[in-house]
Amino acid sequence: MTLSNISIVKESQAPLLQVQDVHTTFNIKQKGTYFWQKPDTLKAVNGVSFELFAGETLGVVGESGCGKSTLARTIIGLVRANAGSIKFGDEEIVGASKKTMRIKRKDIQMIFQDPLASLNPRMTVGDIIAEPLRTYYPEMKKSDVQDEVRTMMKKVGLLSNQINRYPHEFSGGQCQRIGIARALILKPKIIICDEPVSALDVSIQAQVINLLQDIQQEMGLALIFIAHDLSVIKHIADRVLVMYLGHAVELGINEAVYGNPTHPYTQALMSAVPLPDPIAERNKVIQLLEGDLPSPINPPSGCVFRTRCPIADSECAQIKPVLEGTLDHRVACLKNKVEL
Ligand SMILES: Nc1ncnc2c1ncn2[C@@H]1O[C@H](COP(=O)(O)OP(=O)(O)OP(=O)(O)O)[C@@H](O)[C@H]1O
Repeated sequence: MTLSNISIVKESQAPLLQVQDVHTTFNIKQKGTYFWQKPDTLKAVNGVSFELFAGETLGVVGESGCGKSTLARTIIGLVRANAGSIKFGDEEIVGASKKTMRIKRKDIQMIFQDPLASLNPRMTVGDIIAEPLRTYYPEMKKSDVQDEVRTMMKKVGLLSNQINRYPHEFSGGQCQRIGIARALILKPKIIICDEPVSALDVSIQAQVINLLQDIQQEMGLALIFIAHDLSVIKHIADRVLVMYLGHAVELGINEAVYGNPTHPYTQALMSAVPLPDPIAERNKVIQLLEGDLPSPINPPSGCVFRTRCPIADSECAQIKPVLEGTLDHRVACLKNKVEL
């Protein structure tokens, strides 16, 4: 999908996935507490909303611990949301029965960060890729399963004669291709890629990203692509969601978020992205974030970024900003707003 036609698509098309005010918390027992003491509540995802359209790539960025993986795991049903709504088409996923979740999981698959760790070392590559097919279609003939697996292996750039090998016999990049083949075998509509290339050598990263993009085009997939590397997101994403301490602070098309970052947190993040022009790169000012990331157990009142924000005032401690703006660009800030 090209960037320029995103708005047109958004106006004419219902979202494939609609995430509305989702909260996911974990109960944490601090060291040294007694068994009768109540656990603390860690707010990993704190009221996040966004939508995902068919065929698009939504990049999710934010510093470590801001809740990117928990958001992904909530969408796929690996952890339960405490509140909010996640609609896949017309179907509500939050609070859905195991049976409904099982059906939906066929359409939403995930690729994980550490390719080798995410593959069962005792299974052959063929069995790893075939496993989802066998689970969802137990009546499928063995030879048909094998054919599907071989086709998928070819599609992701693996040799089909490697079907009986074990994960440890493959490089990191090849293991990620196995993970991609496994995620694709059920022909899902959405793939959530959680830092899929950050454990790989730089030279291999581009190959895996290009593979994902080719497959996305061919199969019309929507991707949610989580990454630390802002240059990767700039390259791959149609739209970008910026998260801070469990909150969505900015959401917009790539051109808007990278070209006109508006939330002070996004501005600080984007100031670290290398510029192609060497003179501009030499002269640019990187905005360093001061202070530590607050604890998600006890987040600041009002705007969660205010304790590190260069433009926050007393109002920011009182009022919690929500995402506001246009379809193409929304920002959750009381001071910096998107021009309407
Ligand atoms: N299973 C869990 N139990 C308790 N706390 C958790 C659990 N999973 C995540 N957390 C906490 O939730 C918060 C968000 O973590 P999460 O892994 O979602 O962030 P992230 O943005 O994906 O970080 P990273 O980029 O380092 O993977 C963190 O404070 C983390 O310690």
